Amino acid sequence: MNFVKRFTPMTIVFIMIFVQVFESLFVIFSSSRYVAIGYLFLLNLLITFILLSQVKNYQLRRHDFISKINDEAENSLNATLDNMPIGVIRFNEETREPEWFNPFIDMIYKGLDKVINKDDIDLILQKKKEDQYVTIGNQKYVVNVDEEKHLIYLIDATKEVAFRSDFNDSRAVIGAISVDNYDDATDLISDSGRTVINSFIASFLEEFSDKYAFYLRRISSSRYFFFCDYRVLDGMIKDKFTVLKDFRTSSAENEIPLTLSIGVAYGWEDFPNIGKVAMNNLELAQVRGGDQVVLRENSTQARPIYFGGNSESRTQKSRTRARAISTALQTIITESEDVFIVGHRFTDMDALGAAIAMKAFANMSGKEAFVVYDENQLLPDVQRAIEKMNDSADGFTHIVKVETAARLKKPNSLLIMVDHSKPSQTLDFDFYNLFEKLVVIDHHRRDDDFPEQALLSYIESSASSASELTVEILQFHGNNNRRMSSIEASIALAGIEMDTKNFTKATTARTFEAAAYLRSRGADNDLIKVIMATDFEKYKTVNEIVINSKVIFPGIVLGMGIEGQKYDNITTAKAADTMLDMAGVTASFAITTHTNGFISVSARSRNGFNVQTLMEQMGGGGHFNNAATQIYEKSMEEVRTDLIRVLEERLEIEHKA
Ligand SMILES: Nc1ncnc2c1ncn2[C@@H]1O[C@H](COP(=O)(O)O[C@H]2[C@@H](O)[C@H](n3cnc4c(N)ncnc43)O[C@@H]2COP(=O)(O)O)[C@@H](O)[C@H]1O
Ligand SMILES: [Mn+2]
Repeated sequence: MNFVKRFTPMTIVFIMIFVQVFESLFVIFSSSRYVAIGYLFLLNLLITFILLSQVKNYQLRRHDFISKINDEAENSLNATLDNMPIGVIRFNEETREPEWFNPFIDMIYKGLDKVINKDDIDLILQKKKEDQYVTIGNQKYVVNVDEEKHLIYLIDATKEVAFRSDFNDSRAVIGAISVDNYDDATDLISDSGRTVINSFIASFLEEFSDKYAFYLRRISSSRYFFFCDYRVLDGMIKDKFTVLKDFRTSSAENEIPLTLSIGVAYGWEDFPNIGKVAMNNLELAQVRGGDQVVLRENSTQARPIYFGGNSESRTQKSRTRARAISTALQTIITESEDVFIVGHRFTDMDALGAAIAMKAFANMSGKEAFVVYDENQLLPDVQRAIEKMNDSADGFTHIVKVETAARLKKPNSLLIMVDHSKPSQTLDFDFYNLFEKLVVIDHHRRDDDFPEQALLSYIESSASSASELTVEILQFHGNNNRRMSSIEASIALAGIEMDTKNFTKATTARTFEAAAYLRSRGADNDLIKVIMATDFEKYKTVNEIVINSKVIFPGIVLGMGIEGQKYDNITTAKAADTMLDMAGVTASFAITTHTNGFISVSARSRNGFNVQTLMEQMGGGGHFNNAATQIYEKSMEEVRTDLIRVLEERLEIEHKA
């Protein structure tokens, strides 16, 4: 029905005028009215037919028009797909064979002298899971996968990646360098000797700045700052901050016992904050024992990265600092309603000894204080010590269960965390969360899991034990009217003895001074022996692990618990201690299944072998020579394999160094 043209509105008006004129003439000249009506009827029929044809014609044309537009769009899409720099591949859902791909894909693979195949598709889909960009040849692509239609889109992002890496390289870096133990090294020497040390430090650091081409600024004899961009920092990271080892070695050659602590931060804009993060990182490097770098991006999600820390703690605690802490703590306690003291989970003798010393400190400050324990986490020696305290008490010993402590807590109560600083290791996390006022006293290296709200933290990784630290600040307390009882002094001394293995490790003159103070307060060796006695059955279990041990690398021994048998912390720890006591052993490890189901690793070492960083790699921590980790959802055998792998990596690094 396409024989009638589509009329324009004007044509229709003319036709209607013509029809009107024709009809009028017809009516005027017609011989009869009936004949006129007959002709007019035929004419109107013709007009109706013409109008219906017009409607049909209009619909047909509209359909043609849409289909033409569609054809054009499809052609141009195909042309675009063929020409644009986006690769499209359709693959078979089951076989992953390519079914169709556009010329851009052909071009990519022709550049590699091949045609895309199933393996390439597998590789793209696999790499897409691992990284944002997929590399094919020399180019980088962003990959989008339409799972439903089995289509892969590859968008060339080579320039974007290059731009991004340039952008990242231009991030600002601020570094703060401090020379560990500078004051001690220069305290009692002549002016000329001090000048030699100053010029050694200055020329070493100038060489360091020349090597990497950064701007170095001296603030004082022992404090420097540096500024550079991330590209320069990346060079130091790739070299694993060998500057630490070089400085340690050179200073030893010059018979100066110095090391470096470096805090570094980087980021975009906000220079004041980058500087602040660098200073915090420097402090972290120092409290972790010095001779290390702590590096962290200036962003809330960033975690610190550590380099070095390969020598035992070099930073010495100073008497001045202990006195200042003692004064500051007295002020905080005086401003609090009362004091609660907690140790870490499965509180051990050192944590209990430190808590008892802190209770005495709070009492001297005129405040009531409570040592908190959890009866479900009681080690046998700690239980015996608490019983002795209860037997001797004047009615109420102030050694309370965690539930009682939570009830006694008042809005303005102070919490003192001893022998730990990580909230994740605290005796009871819910109890910890009840407090707004917090003080931390610890002898472990600090890491980033640290209470933000701490009013005061006294962390000295060079101290033998938390008991030593607390007894030292106790000695600086001005009020000597309230003395420690003999049992309290005995428990604090037991804490020092436990961590120093009866004064055979990690002791300094300060350790003996603290012990002497406790003796003067009536610490009783017989009582300590009773409290610390080893249960006969436990002794046999420790030996079971020791007998089941092997030398896995020269000087490194690994003892395994019996499969299917469960052990407490102390048994595992004692097994590692016992193995380390054997001739020729530099490091010992004990792996057992803990009574709570996880796998426990205790690590011990001597002679500059750092087990802390090893255990950190396995999710734990501790000290340089005494560390541990707890691993969930792995078997003893899997943990053993992991440990051997981290040891191999370490030994490899040490061979190269
Ligand atoms: N996940 C962790 N993160 C950080 N640090 C950790 C983690 N897990 C453990 N640590 C620290 O590592 C060291 C070593 O722990 P360990 O379990 O091997 O040994 C501790 C006690 O189990 C052990 N101990 C307690 N009582 C006795 C005793 N009567 N005889 C022998 N050994 C005993 O001694 C270790 C106590 O160390 P301290 O708490 O540092 O004083 C440790 O530092 C963990 O905190
Ligand atoms: Mn402890």
